[in-house]
Amino acid sequence: MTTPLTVERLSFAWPNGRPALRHCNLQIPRPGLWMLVGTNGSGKSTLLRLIAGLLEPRSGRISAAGKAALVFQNPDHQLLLPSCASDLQLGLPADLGDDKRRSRVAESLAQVGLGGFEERPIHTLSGGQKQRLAIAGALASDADLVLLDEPTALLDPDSQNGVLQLLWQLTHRPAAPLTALWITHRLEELQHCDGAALMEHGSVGSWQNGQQLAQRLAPLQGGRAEG
Ligand SMILES: Nc1ncnc2c1ncn2[C@@H]1O[C@H](COP(=O)(O)OP(=O)(O)OP(=O)(O)O)[C@@H](O)[C@H]1O
Repeated sequence: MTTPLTVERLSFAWPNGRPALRHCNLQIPRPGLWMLVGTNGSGKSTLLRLIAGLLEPRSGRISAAGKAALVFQNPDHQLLLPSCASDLQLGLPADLGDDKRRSRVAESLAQVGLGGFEERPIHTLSGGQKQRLAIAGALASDADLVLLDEPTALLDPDSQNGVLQLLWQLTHRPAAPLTALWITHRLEELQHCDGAALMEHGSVGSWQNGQQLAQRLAPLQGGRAEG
C-alpha cells in the first residue's frame, strides 16, 4: 500500500523571519484517523497549510499519495454559497457532466448524514451540520487526505462526537478508506484515533497510542494540551 503522506525535513518561516517549522518530519503509514496535539504556536496549523499547498515551504519535501482537502475550525470560513448543493458544486472536479455533478453532490451529502439537504440554506444548519457539510466538500472534491484543524473546537459534545464518529467511519470503511490528519486541543479525542503525535517548537514527535498520550499530557497541562 502507498504511504498516504510523507513530510521530510520541512522548514518554514514567516516573512517577519519567525520560524514556524524546523526540519519537521511526519509519516502517515496507512489510511486512518491520525491526530496531532501540541501547545499554542507549536506550528500545527502552519503544517496543515503547507501540506494543503496554501503555503510554500522554505525547504524540505511533502509527498501525498492523493488529493488533500482542508477543513477549518470554523465552517463559516469555508462555506461560501447560499445552499448546501451550490457550495459542494464549487469544489467538484471541473470535467464532470451535469448528471455526475448532481449525483456526486447527493452521494457526498448522504455520506455525512445530510442526505436530501441539497436546497437547504447553509445559514439554517447547526454548527455540527455545517462541519459535516465542510467534510462533504472534501469528499465531493475527490480528496483522499483530509486535514482537519480543530474541527470540533466550536461544537457541543453531541456534535463533537458525531463529527468524530463520522471521521472514524470514513477512515475505516472497507472501500477506499480516507486518511485524516486531525489537530485537537481536546485530549479526550485522542482516544478515538489510530495514532497521536505531539507537536512542539515546529517538529512532530513519533506516533503514540492516543489514550496513553492523553494520560501523559493531562496532569502536565491541567487537562488541556496548551502551554
Ligand atoms: N500569518 C502569520 N504571520 C506571522 N506569523 C504567524 C502567522 N500565522 C501564524 N504565525 C506564527 O507561527 C507560529 C505557529 O503558528 P500556528 O498557528 O501554526 O500554531 P498552532 O500550533 O496551530 O497554534 P494554535 O494551537 O494556537 O492554533 C506562531 O508563532 C504564530 O504566531
